[in-house]
Amino acid sequence: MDNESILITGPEILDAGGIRRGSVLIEDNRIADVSNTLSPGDADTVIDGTGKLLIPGLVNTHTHLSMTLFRGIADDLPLDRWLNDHIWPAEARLNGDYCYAGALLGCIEMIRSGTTSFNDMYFYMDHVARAVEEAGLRCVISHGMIDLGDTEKMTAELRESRRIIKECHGMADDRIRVALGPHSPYTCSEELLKETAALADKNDLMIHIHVSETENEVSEVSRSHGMTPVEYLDEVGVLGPRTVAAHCVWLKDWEIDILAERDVKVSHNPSSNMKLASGVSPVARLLQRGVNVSLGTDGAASNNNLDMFQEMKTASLLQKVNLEDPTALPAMDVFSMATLNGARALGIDAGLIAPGKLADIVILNTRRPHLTPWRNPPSHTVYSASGADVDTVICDGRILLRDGELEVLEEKYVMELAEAAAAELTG
Ligand SMILES: O=c1[nH]cnc2c1ncn2[C@@H]1O[C@H](CO)[C@@H](O)[C@H]1O
Ligand SMILES: [Zn+2]
Repeated sequence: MDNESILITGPEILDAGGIRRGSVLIEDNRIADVSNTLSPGDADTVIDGTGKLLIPGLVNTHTHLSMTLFRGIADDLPLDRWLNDHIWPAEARLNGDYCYAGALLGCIEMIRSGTTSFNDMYFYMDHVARAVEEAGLRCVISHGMIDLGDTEKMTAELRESRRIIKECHGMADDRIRVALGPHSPYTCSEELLKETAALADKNDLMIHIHVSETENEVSEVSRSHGMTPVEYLDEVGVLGPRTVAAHCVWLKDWEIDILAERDVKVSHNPSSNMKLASGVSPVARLLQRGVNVSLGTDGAASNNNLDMFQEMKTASLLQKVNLEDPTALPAMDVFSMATLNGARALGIDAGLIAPGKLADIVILNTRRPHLTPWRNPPSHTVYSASGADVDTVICDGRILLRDGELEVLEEKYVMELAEAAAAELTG
């Protein structure tokens, strides 16, 4: 199905390795060649890349995709009230069809704004997987497990995780992989966290978890366990190189050391942290310490969109103002976080434009007023561009968006489906 070749002629290429010019040849689902000597006769499909910027597909390492349905329902609140009074009651009414509709909508939003891979924790994940399969994107998905200390609930959550692993791990030519998703140290029992760690070890699975998002969480975990969240999660065996820890806002210096030693992959979510006023993650210090920090939008109800271009800019500006240092988190660093670091976090052989890498590619139209004069690709990409500048998207060697037109899914139908689902859910 996907074993055609695609040649993109003459774009500028930007990846974590820097900027250069060259044509890119895709064969099957991988990049076959990057050079200045490729000619259009070499490929089945030719895309004219002149006046365009070609970058690796962006990687969103913390999402709750189906929450697109809750966009705008409970703004301007702190995390505990947002979850307890609004989001959790609304989520109690979810079903597989709603999650499918919200996930389809989220996939279209991500494709249109240049994201090709993401790390999703939510509910009814078999329905989410079906949406992702149809959209042609790549993802890691996990059932978000919450037991609040209830043993029966714990058993049910683990059973659901096992079911999703069995049904969805490796789906869609391995574009979809399944991880374990214990929600957080304050919503999961110690036993659930330990069971999760054992299951992940036994089956070589990733773990996706919220960590040290708010100051409240740190006090709560310290009170219950006599340890900070990172110390506690390390103690129960949840921290390792296959763990993606979202947020990581409130960290003591020694917790940064633990994250570095365990090679935990941190997902930084600046928009969500700013909107819920959770705090500022010490991203510059994490990076200095050698921690792999990537970027995530979090759900659309706490962001309120899935545009990774906005997330890059916000990440950079937030570090600068917080440290009162304009040199903090420069464009190239934040661009690497959104591409190569994201791919590393999810164990995906992409994030660079080089032969052998998976063909997850985004092409931007640079001939726009707000990108003119076109002179500094990393700067323009991070500080001036937005998801709306994305022209063409290729994932796993398949064109999903071409010249602004979706080649997958029926956008109008999906928007109607999502409107109807949201109306039923939230009235
Ligand atoms: O920023 C956040 N912090 C904590 N929980 C969150 C956040 N965003 C979404 N959820 C919640 O996590 C669960 C995913 O399975 C859902 O209940 C979702 O509402
Ligand atoms: Zn989250």
